[in-house]
Amino acid sequence: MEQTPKYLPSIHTIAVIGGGSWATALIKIFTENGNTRINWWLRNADDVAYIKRYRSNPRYLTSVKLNPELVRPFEDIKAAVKEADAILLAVPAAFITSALSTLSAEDFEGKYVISSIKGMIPTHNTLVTEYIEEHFQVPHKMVAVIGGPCHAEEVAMEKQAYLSLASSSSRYATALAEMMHCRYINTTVIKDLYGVEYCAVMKNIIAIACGIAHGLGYGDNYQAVLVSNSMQEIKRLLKEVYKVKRDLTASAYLGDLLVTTYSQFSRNRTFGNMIGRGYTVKAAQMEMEMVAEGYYAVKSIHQIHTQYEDLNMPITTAVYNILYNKVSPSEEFLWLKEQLQ
Ligand SMILES: NC(=O)C1=CN([C@@H]2O[C@H](COP(=O)(O)OP(=O)(O)OC[C@H]3O[C@@H](n4cnc5c(N)ncnc54)[C@H](OP(=O)(O)O)[C@@H]3O)[C@@H](O)[C@H]2O)C=CC1
Ligand SMILES: O=C(CO)COP(=O)(O)O
Repeated sequence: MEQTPKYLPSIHTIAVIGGGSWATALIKIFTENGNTRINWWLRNADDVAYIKRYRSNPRYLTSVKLNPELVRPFEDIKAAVKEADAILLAVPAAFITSALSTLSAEDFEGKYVISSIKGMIPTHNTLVTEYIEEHFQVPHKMVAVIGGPCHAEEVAMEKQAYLSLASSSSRYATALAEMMHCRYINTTVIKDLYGVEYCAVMKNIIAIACGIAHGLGYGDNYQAVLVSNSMQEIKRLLKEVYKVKRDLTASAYLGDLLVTTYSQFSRNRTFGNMIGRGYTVKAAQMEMEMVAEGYYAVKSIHQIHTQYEDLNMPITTAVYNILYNKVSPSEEFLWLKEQLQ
């Protein structure tokens, strides 16, 4: 077993980018230790004013009370980032480029980056961390990902959860793991940064497929086969795009897949369920009020898939055809039924 590194990076202040449910839950976790300061950037000035006054997010996880000594809301993203040691990204992947558009490599210089985003940059078909490393010249060793099965809603209720901190630097991942460990959060450290990220992207697509199946009236027997086949699909993709030795049964991979495909809190599953029940994509998105990352991710993964002739991804293909080619879910699932084993 790898030993805990002796000297860990000091991170005292984190700039959190994004004002949704996961940002709110992560701020709650990071401030449980009583000494991590948060500079919280939200795009909406009214939300900033509300949080300053009432110490809670007006629209997401409204029951979470934020520590006024530690959490400072910001309207100006540059100011939020300036004094921070680390930048935590918590905006859905499709919007991260616009959220960071006023920042440059200079703003990221010397700062650690933590991505909590489980999606891909649609304009580039790349992982969020790859984009950050390239676009803002952040060294690979200063980048980490928060992975693992964990719904924001359960964090708000302080239900026991497990998070995996992935970074090629064990010192950095260990520092984050120690900062986030609290009464209801256990943490582990893992090296497979890109693998954890790809798996998190894929599990959202699979959760949409499970939701569609449920909406169409398929039962638990079918979902069990869909989920076990999806693990094979993820394995085949990872072998092509980022082949390293990994244990896909670990919580960062299989755990995250299971929670998203089975939980009542999953946005991706809920979105898929509406599609299976006959909603259009637009109607389902409007009713959701939160973002289902898998909708954007399936387009990127489909485009990556087309680059590998022998790569078999029937579940991704089915979800893509339903969401982007307007193929009827019931027809596509008749085809998918024959592809599963
Ligand atoms: N929720 C969860 O349990 C978990 C979520 N994640 C991941 O965290 C990421 C964030 O998701 P989550 O917090 O759930 O999303 P939500 O749907 O709860 O919130 C989305 C947030 O993004 C903001 N936003 C939308 N567009 C922009 C933009 N152009 N610029 C800046 N901000 C914008 C929204 O602002 P506004 O409110 O003003 O519209 C809102 O604050 C996703 O990648 C998700 O997969 C990972 C693990 C768990
Ligand atoms: O990643 C998550 C839980 O680990 C959240 O998934 P959803 O976005 O589908 O709710």
